Amino acid sequence: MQTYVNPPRNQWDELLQRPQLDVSGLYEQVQSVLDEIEVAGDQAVLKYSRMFDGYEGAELQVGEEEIAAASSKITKELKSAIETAAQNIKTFHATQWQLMEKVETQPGVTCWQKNVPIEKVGLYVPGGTAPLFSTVLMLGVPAKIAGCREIILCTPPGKDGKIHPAILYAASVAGIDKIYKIGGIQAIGAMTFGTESVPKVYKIFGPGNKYVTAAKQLVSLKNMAIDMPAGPSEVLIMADESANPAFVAADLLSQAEHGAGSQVILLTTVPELLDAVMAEVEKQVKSLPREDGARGALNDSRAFLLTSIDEMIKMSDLYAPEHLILAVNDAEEVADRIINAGSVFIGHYTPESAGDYASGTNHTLPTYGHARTYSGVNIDSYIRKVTFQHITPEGLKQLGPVIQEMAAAEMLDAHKNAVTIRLNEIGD
Ligand SMILES: NC(=O)c1ccc[n+]([C@@H]2O[C@H](COP(=O)([O-])OP(=O)(O)OC[C@H]3O[C@@H](n4cnc5c(N)ncnc54)[C@H](O)[C@@H]3O)[C@@H](O)[C@H]2O)c1
Ligand SMILES: N[C@H](CO)Cc1c[nH]c[nH+]1
Ligand SMILES: [Zn+2]
Repeated sequence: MQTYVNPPRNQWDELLQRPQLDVSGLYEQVQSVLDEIEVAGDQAVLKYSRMFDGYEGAELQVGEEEIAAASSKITKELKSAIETAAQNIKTFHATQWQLMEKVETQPGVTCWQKNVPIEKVGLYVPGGTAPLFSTVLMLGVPAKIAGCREIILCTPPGKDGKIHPAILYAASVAGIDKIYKIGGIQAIGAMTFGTESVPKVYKIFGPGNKYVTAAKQLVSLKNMAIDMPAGPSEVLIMADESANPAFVAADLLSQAEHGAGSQVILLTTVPELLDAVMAEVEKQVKSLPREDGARGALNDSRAFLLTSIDEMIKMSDLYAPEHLILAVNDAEEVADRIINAGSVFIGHYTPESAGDYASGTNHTLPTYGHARTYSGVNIDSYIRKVTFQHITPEGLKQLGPVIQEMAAAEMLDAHKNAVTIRLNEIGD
């Protein structure tokens, strides 16, 4: 981890660069796989599953028996943890469902809007380097609350054609029963075009590696809605003299272990803390099974010694982290001042892993600075807000002249006539 002491403001942009995530170099390869899937359906999906995942089988949908058997393949402790996490995610996301009241904007003119679920959604759950069953809950639970009619899930199979039982168990808990053993570009292509086995969906959700990201970008040009750019994980921690260096190091490593491409950032005003955290990172990383991956991310990571909490807030807002941990005094007050972040973790006893798994907030969050403009996955991601209006004859008598005036000024006579013809019929 490179450290910097009070770098001048004009260098911040450069020092806060993320590792290069330009996937455009993959577009040609990815597009040719997508094209083949569009034409040849299942046959092409199976061909590429053989090539990229070593899956030699012919089945694409996970059978009922495999789903039912999953429950006996994981411990009761893990099942109970998955159920608790699902309940917290459900409780939190249910509060995001907003009902809008009807409003009379002027007498006789009533407007309202209704939440209407997206009918068919496809969830991608990564499985290349780790079986991310927590992502099943993060994507599946809100889709259910929103009321999506058809929810399908794709995740890469192992060479033996099996899906990790925790993924299947989490899917059962979330209430998703159509699960496909398809990963990478094949999954995105199958959900976009539909195949003999896989239904076409209207919106695709979920994080993934560079192939998944490139495929999502390409299909979004073909009228497929996607959730957001969710790339390699990242965390920024602000820490002051009240912080525990071992906690801070553990939090940095929790996201570094997602591997090369991820980035972790430490901001502090305390030189001794900076040194202590660096020593702790070195101590803790050695004991991680994913030490290599974590070191890969640490190579692209940075620590900054700054002069004040105000500077830390400014730098954090400039970076716009996916996750922001506030290990500082008055953390709640600092949290109120934050503008750009995907999800904020307040105080010394709120590790980022809580949001990754079980506190209730969503872990599918905008990375790479997209937190400036995107929200993480939430109920709104699964619904559209359809607006309605109803105007009475009296209402049109009042509002009509306004519309006529504006339509005439835009030189759109047919618009004006649609009002005039009614006002003539209503009379005085
Ligand atoms: N931002 C978020 O909210 C969030 C959440 C969870 C995970 N993530 C990120 O998601 C990513 C998961 O990546 P992963 O690799 O573990 O799983 P993955 O499922 O995204 O990718 C595995 C698939 O990639 C395809 N693939 C592999 N090599 C290929 C090649 N040479 N050509 C074509 N296709 C190929 C295979 O089909 C395989 O099924 C990580 O970067 C992680 O940090 C982000
Ligand atoms: N930190 C990842 C992106 O927010 C999500 C995750 C899943 N499992 C563990 N972590
Ligand atoms: Zn994580």
